[in-house]
Amino acid sequence: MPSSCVVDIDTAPFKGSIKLNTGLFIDGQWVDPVDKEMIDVINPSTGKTISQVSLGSSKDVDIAVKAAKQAYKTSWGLKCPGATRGRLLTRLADLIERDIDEFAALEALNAGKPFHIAKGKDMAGVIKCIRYFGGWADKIQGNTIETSEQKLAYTRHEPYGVVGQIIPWNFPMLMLSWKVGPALATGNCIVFKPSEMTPLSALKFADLVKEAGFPPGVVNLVNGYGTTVGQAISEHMDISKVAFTGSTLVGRKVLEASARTNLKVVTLELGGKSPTIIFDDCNLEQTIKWASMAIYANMGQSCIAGSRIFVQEGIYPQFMEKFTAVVQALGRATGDPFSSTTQHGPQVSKVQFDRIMGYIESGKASGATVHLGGARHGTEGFFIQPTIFTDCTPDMKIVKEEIFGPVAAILKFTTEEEVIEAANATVYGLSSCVFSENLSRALRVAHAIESGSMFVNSGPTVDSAVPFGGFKQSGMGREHGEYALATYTQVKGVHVNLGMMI
Ligand SMILES: NC(=O)C1=CN([C@@H]2O[C@H](COP(=O)(O)OP(=O)(O)OC[C@H]3O[C@@H](n4cnc5c(N)ncnc54)[C@H](O)[C@@H]3O)[C@@H](O)[C@H]2O)C=CC1
Ligand code: BAL
Repeated sequence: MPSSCVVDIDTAPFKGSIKLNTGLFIDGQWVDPVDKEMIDVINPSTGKTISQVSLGSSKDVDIAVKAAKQAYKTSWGLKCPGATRGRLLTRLADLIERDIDEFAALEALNAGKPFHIAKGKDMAGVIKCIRYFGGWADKIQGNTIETSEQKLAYTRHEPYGVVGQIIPWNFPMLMLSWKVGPALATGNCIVFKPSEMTPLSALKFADLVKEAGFPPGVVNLVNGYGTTVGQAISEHMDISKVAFTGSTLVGRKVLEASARTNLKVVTLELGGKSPTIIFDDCNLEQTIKWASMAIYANMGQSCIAGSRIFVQEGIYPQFMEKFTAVVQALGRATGDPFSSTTQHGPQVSKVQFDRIMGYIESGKASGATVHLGGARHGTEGFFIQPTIFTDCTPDMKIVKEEIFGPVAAILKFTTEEEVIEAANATVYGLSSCVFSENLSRALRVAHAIESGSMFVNSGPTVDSAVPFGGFKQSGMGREHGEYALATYTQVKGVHVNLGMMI
C-alpha cells in the first residue's frame, strides 16, 4: 500500500489536517516507486522536515510513459472529443477552487509563500488558467486551404501524444497549471515532474485529477530529482514533446537531451534579468508600487523579476525616497507566511538562500552600495531582507546575472536611447516594464526592448489569455493564450484528390 501522510496546520488563516498520498501517481493509481526511495520535504520558514514523499527514478518514468501511451491510444487524444476534455478541465478547476484553502496552506508551508498571496494570487491564477484552457478544448481547429479545383486541402492540429513537463519550485501550482492546462486541452497525455523541493501541492492536485474523472494514464506524476527523473523525461524515446521551466543551464541540457535522442519538440521558459524603466514623467505613486511588486513579489524568486531598475535622473531623488519607504515597509512585513500581515516570506531553500547571499556579497565587493537590507532576516529559516543596491554599474554580477532573490539594482539614466541600449544589454529577454505618462514614448520603448512580454505602466501582470515566453536566452516557445495551443499540437496537411488523374 503506497504511503500517505497527514499535514496538520493550526494557524489563523488555516486550521486543519491535510491528508496526502505520498507515492507516485501513475495510470490513475498511487504507487510506490520501483526503488522505494523517499525524500524529505522541507519547510523553508523553519528549515525543518514537513514530511517524506516518494522519489522516483527513470524506471518509474518508463512505467508512466507506458501508461500515458496507452491512455492516449484508448481514451484521450483523438479518441476523446474536445468538449469532454473541456468539461473535465472545468470540473478540475471547480475542485481546485473547492479546496483552495488547502492548496494555499500547502504552498505557504512548502514554498514559504504568504498564505493570503498564495490563495489570492497563485491559486486564483491556477483556477483561471485551467478554466481558460478548458474553454479552448473544443475550439481547436485547422483551416481549409485553396489550391486548385481538383484538390481539397485542409489542416488538422493534432496532439503530440505523450508530453513531458518539468517545473521548478518558485510557483509550484501556477507553473503546473500553465503546463497541464494547454496540454490536456489539446489532447496530450502527460508525464509530469514537480520540483523535488515543492511536491506537496502537486500530490494534492493528482487526487483531484482522479476525482474529476480523467481517464487513468492521462496525467501521471513522477516526483524526483532533475538528474534522474528530469533527465529520463528529456531523453525518453516515447515522449514527443517536453516543456521545461527552470534555469537556463538546465534548459540547455533538456535541449541537448532531445538532440541526442528522438528530437522531441522542446519548449523552454528560462531565466531573466528584467528591466523596469522609469521616466521622469511617470505617475510616481503608482510606479513605485509596481516597481516594488516587480522585483520583490514571491521574494524575488520569479523569472520575470524586475531586478534592474532604471530611473531617469530628474526623478531619481523622489523615486529613491519613496521607493525606500515602500521597501522598508515590506521589510517590516517579513515573517511567518501564515500571518495575515506578512507580505514577504523565506527563500525556498538553504541552497537558494546561500546563492542570494553570495550575490549580495559580490555586490558589496564590486563597489555597489547597500542602500537597504543586505542581510538575513531573523535567525530561523531562509529569510532575506528586501535589498536595494545603488551605485550599480553594468559590469557588476548583480546587474548582469539572475539573482532570483529580493535584490534590486538601481541604475540612473539620462536619455531614452541610452536606457534602451542599457536595458537590452543582457543575454535574457523575458519581461520588461516601462513607466511614462507619455504614451508615445512608452510604446516606442516597449517596441524597442528585446523581450517576450512588455508591461506599460504596470508591473508584470501575466494573464492566461496573453502569450508569455522569452526572447534570447530566456527561452523558446510560448505559454498562455492561443499561442500555447500551437506548442502542444502538430499540424498535419491533408490533401484530398477531387478528380486529378495521373
Ligand atoms: N525560470 C524560472 O522560473 C526559474 C529559474 N530558476 C533559476 O535557476 C536557478 C537555480 O535553481 P534550480 O532549482 O537549481 O533550477 P533547476 O533548473 O535546476 O530546476 C528546475 C527543474 O528542473 C529540474 N532539473 C534539474 N536538473 C535537470 C536535468 N538535468 N534534466 C531535467 N530536469 C532537471 C529540477 O528538478 C526542477 O524540477 C535559480 O537561482 C534561478 O536563477 C529556477 C527556478 C525557476
Ligand atoms: N516562470 C514563470 C513565472 C515566474 O517565474 O514569474
